[in-house]
Order: sequence, then C-alpha cells, then structure tokens
Amino acid sequence: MNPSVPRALLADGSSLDVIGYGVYKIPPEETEQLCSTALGAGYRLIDTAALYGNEAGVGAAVRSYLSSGERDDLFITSKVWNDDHGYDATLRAFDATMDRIGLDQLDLYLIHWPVPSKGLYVESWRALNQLRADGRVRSVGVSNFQEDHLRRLQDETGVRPVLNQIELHPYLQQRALRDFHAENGILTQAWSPLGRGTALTDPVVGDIAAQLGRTPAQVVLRWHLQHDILTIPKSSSPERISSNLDIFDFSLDDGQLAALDALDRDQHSGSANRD
Ligand SMILES: NC(=O)C1=CN([C@@H]2O[C@H](COP(=O)(O)OP(=O)(O)OC[C@H]3O[C@@H](n4cnc5c(N)ncnc54)[C@H](OP(=O)(O)O)[C@@H]3O)[C@@H](O)[C@H]2O)C=CC1
Ligand SMILES: O=C(O)C(=O)[C@@H](O)[C@H](O)C(=O)CO
Repeated sequence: MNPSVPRALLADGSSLDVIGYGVYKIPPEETEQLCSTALGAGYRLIDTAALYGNEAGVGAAVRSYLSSGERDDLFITSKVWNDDHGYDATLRAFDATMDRIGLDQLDLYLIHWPVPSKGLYVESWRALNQLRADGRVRSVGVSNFQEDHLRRLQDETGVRPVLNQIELHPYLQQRALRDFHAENGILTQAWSPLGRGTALTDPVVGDIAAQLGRTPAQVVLRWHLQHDILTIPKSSSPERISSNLDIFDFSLDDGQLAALDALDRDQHSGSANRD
C-alpha cells in the first residue's frame, strides 16, 4: 500500500486506490518497464485488459515488485473482452488472463463492454460471480454499462457490480449515470480521465493550472478526485506518470470546480459503444 494515496471502499468490503495506472495502447514490449516505473512512482493499481495484449508485461512488473513488496499492497484489474461473452467462454478467458498475468488471484475483473447485440452479458456476469465465489477474484464489476444494463444484472442475478468503469472527463461528465451509481452503491472509475489529452488544452483548464502552479493534467485529475471519481490515467512518460500521481497536496476551490463542471459537452474521446 502507498499510504499517500487515498483508498475508496467497494460495496463488497474491498478497497482500491483512487488513482491507478492505465496501460491501454502501451506496447507489450514496453509494458513491464513502464509498469515498474509506475510502481516505483507510487502507483499500486494497474488497469489492463485481455484486449490490450500486455497482461504478461503487467504480470512481469508485478512479480518484480513482489520480490520485495507485499501482494496485498497491489490491486490488479483486467477485463473480459467482447469475443468471450457467455458463461463458459468467460471462465476460459479468465483462465487465459491469469496464465498471462501469473497471479493466483486477481483483484478486480470487469466485463469490458455489455455488447447488448450478443445478449450474453448476464451469463458473463454469472461467471464473474462464480469466480468470486471460488476465490479467484476479489471483486467483480463492469465497464461501459448504461443504467438499463446495470438494472438487468440486478434484476436477473440479484448481484450488483461494485464498480462501473466508464469514459469520463470534463468534456463528458456522465452526471445521470454517476447519480445512478451513487444511489446503488456502485463506484465510478473514469477511463480516459484526461480525455486522451483533449481536455488538457482547454483554456479554462490552463487558467486554473496557471493559478495553482500545477499541470493541466493534475487539475483534471484533482477535479475527478473532488467528485469522488476514481481515475486510471495512462502515460508513457516517466515524468508524466509521476506528476499525474502528485494531486494530493492542493485543492480546487468552489469557483474552479464550477468552471470545470461547466465544460461538459457530451464529447467522447473513445468509442461510445461497441454493439
Ligand atoms: N474500459 C474501457 O473501455 C477503457 C478503459 N481504458 C483505460 O483507461 C486508461 C486511461 O485512458 P486512455 O484512453 O489511455 O486516456 P487518458 O485520458 O489517460 O489519456 C492518455 C493520453 O494523455 C497523455 N497524457 C498523460 N498524462 C499527461 C500529462 N500529464 N500531460 C500531457 N499529456 C498527458 C498521454 O500521452 P503520453 O503517454 O505521451 O504521456 C496519452 O496520449 C487506459 O490506459 C485503460 O487502462 C481506456 C479506454 C477504454
Ligand atoms: O476508444 C476506442 O476507440 C477504443 O478502441 C477503446 O475504447 C476500446 O474499445 C477499449 O475498450 C479499450 O479499453
């Protein structure tokens, strides 16, 4: 555990760091080194997925960390990809992920997208809950689920995800879904929390960064933090990896928060859906 990073409590009793390191688009051959850099900078949560093709690199960095660190200090997330929906296919995909990562137990496993056209996400959800009952994963959740998908999981299985990972940044604030999460004990974790860089050149963000003597990325990540939104920024630069974590010794005042809140424009930086 890194005591300087606050943790958030999941409804199943586990907890996770409010900020982690995302590795989408990091090439497999660079993943071990960059994850080790992130761990060295103080990150303890790493977000990967079968889709990213770099789970083995995450696992190599984790094993290197464990030569002197504690397993319980780390929090590793992965996700079942859209091709592997269905009960048995999801169990097989999980086994393959664990073979690549090389851990006995995963901290969080997510359904990457609901893919409603396939109609199989409820079966995948049953598989995730079986993996949790078997002790192979500590927490189970989803990603890119809308309110109707979340309601269906609850209605058909009686079990809610503890977390929904969705695209969220100042240009896409997802207020209705965040409210639904809050009412239902589901934590919100932002993917593309920097809007893949788009939000960083906004003049409002730049002005606040200048007022505070901070980087635009720190301002945006602090905005998430003050709204209880978990983040997993990606960077391939050791300096930016480190500075993105340095958000706990300043705060945005009400006026700065309101100015950032006013940037919402329903603008996606990634896929809006994967039907
Ligand atoms: N569940 C899902 O469907 C999805 C999940 N994700 C997860 O979310 C993570 C983060 O999302 P991602 O799409 O990568 O986008 P981010 O919003 O994290 O933005 C990453 C981009 O911002 C740049 N950047 C990072 N830090 C800084 C900084 N301090 N100053 C300037 N530029 C910066 C990076 O460039 P550089 O590397 O050069 O620093 C990169 O181009 C992913 O890695 C993945 O783990 C992402 C997409 C979908
Ligand atoms: O945003 C995109 O266009 C993508 O390809 C990604 O979001 C991808 O779908 C994904 O889920 C990464 O986690």
